[in-house]
Amino acid sequence: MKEAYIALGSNIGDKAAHLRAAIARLRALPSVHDVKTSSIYETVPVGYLDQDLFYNMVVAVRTTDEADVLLGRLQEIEQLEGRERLFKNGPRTLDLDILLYEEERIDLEGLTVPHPRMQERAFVLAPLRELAATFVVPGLGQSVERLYQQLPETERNGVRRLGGLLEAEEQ
Ligand SMILES: Nc1ncnc2c1ncn2[C@@H]1O[C@H](COP(=O)(O)OP(=O)(O)OP(=O)(O)O)[C@@H](O)[C@H]1O
Ligand SMILES: Nc1nc2c(c(=O)[nH]1)N=C(CO)CN2
Repeated sequence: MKEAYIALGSNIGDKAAHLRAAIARLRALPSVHDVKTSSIYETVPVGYLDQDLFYNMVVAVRTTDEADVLLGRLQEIEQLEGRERLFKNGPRTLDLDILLYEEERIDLEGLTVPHPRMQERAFVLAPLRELAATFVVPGLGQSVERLYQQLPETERNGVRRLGGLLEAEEQ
């Protein structure tokens, strides 16, 4: 069994429902166990022009899948949630990214782990630090907490904690 951390994001439709559905599908996979969820955060879109706010969160899982197999399963869940790739960096019902896979560094066609932009993203580090604050990111040699503290204040101010999966529904 290997420990993996997955980032979830949605900025179309019922964002909390898309996230809850993704987690239900993850929990239903025979090769995925012990799914732990962070809070949901409402986050300002980074790198996108005039798009709607995102809901972001991170989950920790233990899996018997190798990272490339796990990625395929995540992409299948994205499709099932109706992800349409209208254009690069377009809005999406659901985006699932592998952030970390044990302490492994992976550089395959179509799969880079640790995720190459995670260290600059408050919408990733804010939820991730709830689950793995002391985890030292391979290749960066710094803990998740340290990376979060080093983010520019403007980055950290772009995310707002909404609460757990259920609470977000009541917002
Ligand atoms: N760690 C990873 N997790 C998920 N996808 C990855 C990863 N590394 C590379 N990819 C590749 O990225 C491709 C583009 O994915 P996508 O369009 O969802 O990018 P994005 O998530 O919107 O952008 P970003 O990668 O900056 O978060 C996928 O087809 C996948 O093969
Ligand atoms: N706030 C926010 N911004 C983003 C996000 C995201 O999930 N949340 N995902 C991106 C590409 O995957 C680019 N920008």
